[in-house]
Amino acid sequence: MDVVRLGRGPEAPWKSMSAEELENQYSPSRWVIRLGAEEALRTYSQIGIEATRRARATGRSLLHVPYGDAKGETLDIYLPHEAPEAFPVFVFVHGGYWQCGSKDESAFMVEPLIAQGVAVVTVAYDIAPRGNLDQMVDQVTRSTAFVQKRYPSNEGIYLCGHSAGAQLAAMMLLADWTKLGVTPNLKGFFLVSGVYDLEPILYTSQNAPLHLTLEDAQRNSPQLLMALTQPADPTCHVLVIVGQHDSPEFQRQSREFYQVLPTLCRGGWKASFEELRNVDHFEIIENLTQKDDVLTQIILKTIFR
Ligand SMILES: N[C@@H](CC(=O)c1ccccc1NC=O)C(=O)O
Repeated sequence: MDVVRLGRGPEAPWKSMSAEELENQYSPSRWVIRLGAEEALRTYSQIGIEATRRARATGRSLLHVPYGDAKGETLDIYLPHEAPEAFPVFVFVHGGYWQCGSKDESAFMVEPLIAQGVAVVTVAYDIAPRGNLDQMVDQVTRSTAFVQKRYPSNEGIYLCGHSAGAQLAAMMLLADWTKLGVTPNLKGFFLVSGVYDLEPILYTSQNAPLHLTLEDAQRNSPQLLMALTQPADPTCHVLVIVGQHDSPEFQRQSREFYQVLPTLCRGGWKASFEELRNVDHFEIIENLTQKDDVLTQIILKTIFR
């Protein structure tokens, strides 16, 4: 009889890969077709910096707002042009393998979302080597609670994470809000090109600054934790999204995470899976600067359904 392990597919294909192949699969920039790896990373960062500059120049923004006492615990808030009393809030958790990236180059989606009356928050958290995974999860938890306390009459908080940021956002599906004294009005999750089972990362160069042990990886893998919990809000929508040109391992991670969501979605949560055509790991977020982009439209339709 086959033994199927809880939370993971019956076979973990990465276990039979060579070290070189595993490194390749978990290096998103190597799968970019339109550009070389280094240029892809440079372009992503440039587009993020430029979008952030525009967002800060044109919009009503509150920058570097502390959500905690530590120096790195700040977030940026971009408010809609015509601010009514209440609005939906889109919270973005940037990626960068928990060791690079920042909120200061991640305001990609601000222009198209604030134009439609959605506030955007970009969260800073202490990346490695300053922070570890448990601290980052705690920081994202506290920043989400902060947003709820700051905007108690919000029309829904929508959490979006990219890549490593999608793992941090997905961990919010499992957060215990009671100790924070507030339950955020979470209405949707956009989990974009994420990693949900962290074990393979242990065997790549990405782990050098992270120092993850197997236990750290398991404790922070939403893929393994999902089967154990109950949802808090039955109206929440979880969208798992991956690019056609993400690596096969990234595609598998997204597909398998989507497949374990029904255990969590028993309470009536709606889960969906989208593989977006013609985009790689970086374009999928870069394109959020455009109002007619497929993912921008999916986000707006989910918020205003
Ligand atoms: N060194 C990585 C960089 C990377 O993965 C990355 C860069 C920016 C935003 C997200 C990323 N991926 C996961 O968090 C790479 O090879 O692509």
